[in-house]
Amino acid sequence: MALEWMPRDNENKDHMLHTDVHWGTDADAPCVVYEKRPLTNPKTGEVAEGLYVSWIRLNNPKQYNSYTTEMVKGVIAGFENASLDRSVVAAVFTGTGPYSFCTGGNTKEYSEFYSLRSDEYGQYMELFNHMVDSILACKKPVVCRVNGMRVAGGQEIGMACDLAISSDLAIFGQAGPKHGSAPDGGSSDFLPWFLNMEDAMWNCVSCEMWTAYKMKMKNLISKCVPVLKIDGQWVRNPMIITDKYIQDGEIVYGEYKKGDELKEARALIKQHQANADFELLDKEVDNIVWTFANLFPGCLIKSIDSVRAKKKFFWDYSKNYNRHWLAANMGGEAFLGFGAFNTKRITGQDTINFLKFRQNIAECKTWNMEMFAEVMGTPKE
Ligand SMILES: CC(C)(COP(=O)(O)OP(=O)(O)OC[C@H]1O[C@@H](n2cnc3c(N)ncnc32)[C@H](O)[C@@H]1OP(=O)(O)O)[C@@H](O)C(=O)NCCC(=O)NCCSC(=O)C1=CCCCC1=O
Repeated sequence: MALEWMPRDNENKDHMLHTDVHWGTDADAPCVVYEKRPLTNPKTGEVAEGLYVSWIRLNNPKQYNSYTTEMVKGVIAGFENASLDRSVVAAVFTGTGPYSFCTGGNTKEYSEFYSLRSDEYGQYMELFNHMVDSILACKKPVVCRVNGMRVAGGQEIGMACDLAISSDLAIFGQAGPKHGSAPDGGSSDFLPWFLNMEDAMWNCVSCEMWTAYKMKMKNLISKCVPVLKIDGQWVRNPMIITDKYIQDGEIVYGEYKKGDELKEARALIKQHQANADFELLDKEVDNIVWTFANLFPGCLIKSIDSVRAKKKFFWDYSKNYNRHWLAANMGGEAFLGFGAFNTKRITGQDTINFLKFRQNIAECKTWNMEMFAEVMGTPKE
């Protein structure tokens, strides 16, 4: 005789925190699109009934899938729902279109609303931190499907994911120190785990963009695959050296070609990128998800959380006090940096005059609008 006499409640509980108010459709850009796609065996195409993969997609292609404040809420809602939905096996984080996964915070919002409103940006940063937390806390494995450039805050939320598979046209890097911020939304915590310390330092501060092949070689991502299909043939990013490792004693794999070769390759990409084909990228993502699906869910997520804990160590340590510096910075360098980028079509220059700014500081000039005007561009005729 078992324990049938014990009272039991067998009605399922609803643990979902969010409704769909923070999501939209393709036509609603800028927004986040949340889709549950049936879990499918990539070899046979067979659907595993009742099981799904959550696709959380940044949908702001005109602004390179930068996230607006509302979109930050959409990402949080996406990951928290994927986490709590018992039918979901894994989450895929991606962006709309062939150009960009995400280029970080929306510089128009940063420049036109948040700059000079430090406390407002402090509140925004709480949302941003929650967004990174929602990825790191998702109780389903998270795959970053890097459909295009992963820059600035885009790199930060990308690195919060468990694995990254990338289009070979993607570039990776930071923009903060050039545009008036510090990559403290995760990059300064995560990059030294992925790259070596020297590479992490340079990539974090120089604002150089590194290719997907270089990042594969340096262990930032798991794999990069071609997305250009020309006359039925897959073509690896023609701008990048992928057929040799060493030239004249230097490591050249993943570096840009030079001169006319680069020019021609750039023109070819320009011609074909709009029709990029993500078949190989999706195959890789589907294979990973299928591998996850065929593991014990409890043992899987415990193992993932054990690895995530190392990433979270520095992120959790720094995120709360970083919020205050980022907020305060909106009253100074961010006003200038994001202002310059946001007005580049008006002035013709996307950064401030850094040397003049340093000269002004060296002369102990006070930080006011006159001093700022000396370093900003001016409207073109
Ligand atoms: C280097 C770039 C990513 C790509 O350069 P390029 O290929 O030359 O394209 P652009 O002509 O610059 O961009 C095409 C259009 O997209 C608009 N765009 C690009 N990025 C953004 C953005 N982040 N927000 C809004 N709009 C964006 C761009 O203005 C163009 O529009 P147009 O109308 O002129 O055609 C380059 O685009 C770039 O550097 N982008 C900005 C990167 C950036 O500064 N991001 C914010 C960094 S700060 C951040 O993300 C943070 C996160 C949390 C913690 C604190 C923090 O600072």
